Amino acid sequence: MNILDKIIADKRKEVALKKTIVPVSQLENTALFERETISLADALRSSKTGIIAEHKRRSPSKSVINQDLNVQDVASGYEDAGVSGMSVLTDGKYFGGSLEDLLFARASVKMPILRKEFIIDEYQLLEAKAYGADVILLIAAVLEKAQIKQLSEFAKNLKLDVLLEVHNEEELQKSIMPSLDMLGVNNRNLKTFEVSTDISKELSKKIPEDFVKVSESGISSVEAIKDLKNYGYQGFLIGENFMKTDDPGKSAKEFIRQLAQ
Ligand SMILES: O=C(O)c1ccccc1NCC(=O)[C@H](O)[C@H](O)COP(=O)(O)O
Repeated sequence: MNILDKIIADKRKEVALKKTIVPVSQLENTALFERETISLADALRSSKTGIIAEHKRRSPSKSVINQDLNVQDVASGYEDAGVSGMSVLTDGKYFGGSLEDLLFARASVKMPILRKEFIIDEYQLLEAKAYGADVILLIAAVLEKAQIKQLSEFAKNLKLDVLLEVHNEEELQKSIMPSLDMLGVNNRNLKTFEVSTDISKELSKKIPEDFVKVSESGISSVEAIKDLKNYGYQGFLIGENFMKTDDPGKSAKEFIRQLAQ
């Protein structure tokens, strides 16, 4: 069993339990459920930096990254730095995140927010909307084609943007469909945890032009971004590189200053 299989097995139990505690009607009756969402895909199309900065306390590959910060400060710092959007990990067991993190980030910033979660059920999309997300992530490695279609169409009906993540060509080919907004290539091999942007470069020519291309994970230099831009990437998801510092917003600001040079 690889790490993704373990996370998904736990997620199935978690979602089943949550459904017994918080009914759908309660999610649908929150104030944020009526909020007009902001498109991350549009922000990336019109942005110079394209950076999606992540709130990430810990991870299976790195253990603890930073547990000392509060999410409101991180979110405000990222917005002040001029990132195009923010990603908030909401998984508790493996990443130390929560839906409350998403709620606090939403209350702190106006920019588009991605709920970074292991989505397997429509219920989690209702949660995403109720807690203030604008975007959801679907991971092709853990979903059948029919599930990708069902979940992405459900998300679009909720006016949420959809970022579909792939790790290889097979996952890409099964996933291409009109209900997606962005196609993300994850540079982290989830079996070995090795990171290499080569996979983003390799898959770039196979991603149809209609989708915004996002390169995810293991990005720590402006040179890597300049290189990936040559392959058509407009979005760059960065977590650890900012979160390992005392002030992720300041670190993102300096990164963006160097990118502009
Ligand atoms: O980060 C991990 O170790 C990880 C392990 C298993 C599944 C997902 C994982 N990460 C989620 C992400 O997609 C990253 O947090 C995101 O792309 C940012 O990556 P990084 O810039 O390398 O922190």
